[in-house]
Amino acid sequence: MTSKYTIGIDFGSDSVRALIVDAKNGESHGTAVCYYPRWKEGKYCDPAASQFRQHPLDYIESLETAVKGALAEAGSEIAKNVVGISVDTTGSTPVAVDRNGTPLALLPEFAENPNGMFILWKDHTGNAEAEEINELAHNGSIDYTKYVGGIYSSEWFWAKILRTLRVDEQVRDKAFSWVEHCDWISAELTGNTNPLTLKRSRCAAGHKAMWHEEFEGLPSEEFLTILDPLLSGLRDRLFSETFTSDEVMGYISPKWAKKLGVPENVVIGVGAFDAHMGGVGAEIEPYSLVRVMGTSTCDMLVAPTEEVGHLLIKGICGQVDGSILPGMLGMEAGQSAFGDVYAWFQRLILGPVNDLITDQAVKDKMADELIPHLADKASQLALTENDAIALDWFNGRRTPDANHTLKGAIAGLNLGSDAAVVFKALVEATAFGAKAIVDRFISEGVPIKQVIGIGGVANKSSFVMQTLADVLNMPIKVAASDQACALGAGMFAATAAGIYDNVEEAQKAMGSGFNKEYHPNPSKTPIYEKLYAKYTEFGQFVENK
Ligand SMILES: Nc1ncnc2c1ncn2[C@@H]1O[C@H](COP(=O)(O)OP(=O)(O)O)[C@@H](O)[C@H]1O
Ligand SMILES: O=C(CO)[C@@H](O)[C@@H](O)COP(=O)(O)O
Repeated sequence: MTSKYTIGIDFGSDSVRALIVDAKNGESHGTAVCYYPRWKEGKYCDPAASQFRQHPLDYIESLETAVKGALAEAGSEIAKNVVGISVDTTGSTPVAVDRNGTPLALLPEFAENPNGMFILWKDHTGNAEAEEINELAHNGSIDYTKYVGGIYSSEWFWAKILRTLRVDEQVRDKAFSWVEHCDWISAELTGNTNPLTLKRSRCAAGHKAMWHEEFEGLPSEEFLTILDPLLSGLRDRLFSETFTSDEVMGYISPKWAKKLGVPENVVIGVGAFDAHMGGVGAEIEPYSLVRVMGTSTCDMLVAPTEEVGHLLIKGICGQVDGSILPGMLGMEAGQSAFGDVYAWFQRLILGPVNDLITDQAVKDKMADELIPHLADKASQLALTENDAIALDWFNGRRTPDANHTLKGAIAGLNLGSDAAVVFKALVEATAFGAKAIVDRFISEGVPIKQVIGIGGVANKSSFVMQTLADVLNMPIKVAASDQACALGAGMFAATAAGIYDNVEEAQKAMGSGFNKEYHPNPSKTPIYEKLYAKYTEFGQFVENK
């Protein structure tokens, strides 16, 4: 029998990755990455104002390049036998679309307007709007935030929509509906982007748009109109039904089949967020915490609904039926900046150096080697309970208890504090932020059986991973696949294409296991307990000042 292949496509914050896998055993036959060209130039963003926008052309062009690159590596025999494609993306990353589902920035008059582009998850321009949503939800007859941890975040759908409609009259007049990146790109591949009929992801809707069966879908028209009359009528132009990612979105359009060089009967699965598909790719099972550790972190947990469905877990990014594994309750938490904290420190050091040095080869070497060099130095430092302490809230705090107005901080420096000392404190801060999440799940009644790491940092930095194991005082396994999100998407594609009856079967057959395990160092864990207490105290001081 001829082998069948699927393509998992993983849109991260900076780049898209495509992975061609054998649907029988998950073996990789080709992979390629493409960085978003406009994003790379820093276009349409204003980090100081927390504005992060991505042009739809960045996605379309990079998708084509990455998939073609991966297929070129796989060869034409494999390309001919591709049966399914599924896509994961960051989120909440919504875009305003016209009646046809075309993102406004693809129309000539909006081509350079950041408000007509995708509003990336880490854009916090809607802080005030998120606050208003919380105010109204907490004081009304129904608390629409109850399944999203009790606090609505400016990283999410409604805060972004409301903010944009308020500040941009042109977008307000043209926006017919709004679509999440994971829904739009999957719809684009099928050729049906009609916002009224395209299948919306349960994962995106439940975690970020306050969609729940109990509310008969999205928050009521009354709630939205009281929030702001500008939202009036939009609910009917969004969606009431949602779909899990084992379902078929549609078939690839002839245009995309030709562009990518795959058959016309390829199934396109319903999309979801990167972290959720990553959890599946890392063989998530009940009560395993899968940490997707990259620019930010997402902490994914699944549990049988009958065991935890009665709980309302405070301060996380939502509990949604089927958002990770269809049929189970999916829970999400995370940190708004993880690797991004290290990236900030790298920019701090290299910014002025790059201004003063002209030799490009030297600049490239510094960019490649600075973080590993600092990690090496930091790992040699003694650990004491008087070490410098930092807060990881450089991009606000996602969980526990979202608050995107919070900022990072460092305390306890002296004239001897060099770059390695500060880097160590920053890495520890990101690990302490992770501990706050783990502790919250446990205190809310959700046990954690094991921790699994995936993502760029999990694969690249043994210093960060060892520090995390020491701070959590738990062993951490690292998934063998360095493309767990794309692999998860490949598993969903195989299920949607009918090769497996359910995603668990696809996980068993296609999973690539684990290749590393970090164990807590007993000489460090008691010191980290004391430092964690200081982190908590420092955090309370900064939050309440
Ligand atoms: N050697 C390293 N040690 C620690 N962090 C690293 C290292 N190399 C890169 N990073 C961090 O990894 C992050 C990118 O993670 P990655 O998973 O590749 O991307 P994404 O989050 O876009 O999916 C960046 O924030 C960067 O600072
Ligand atoms: O927030 C979510 C999912 O809910 C992620 O898409 C977001 O953190 C982006 O993650 P990365 O860029 O992959 O670190």
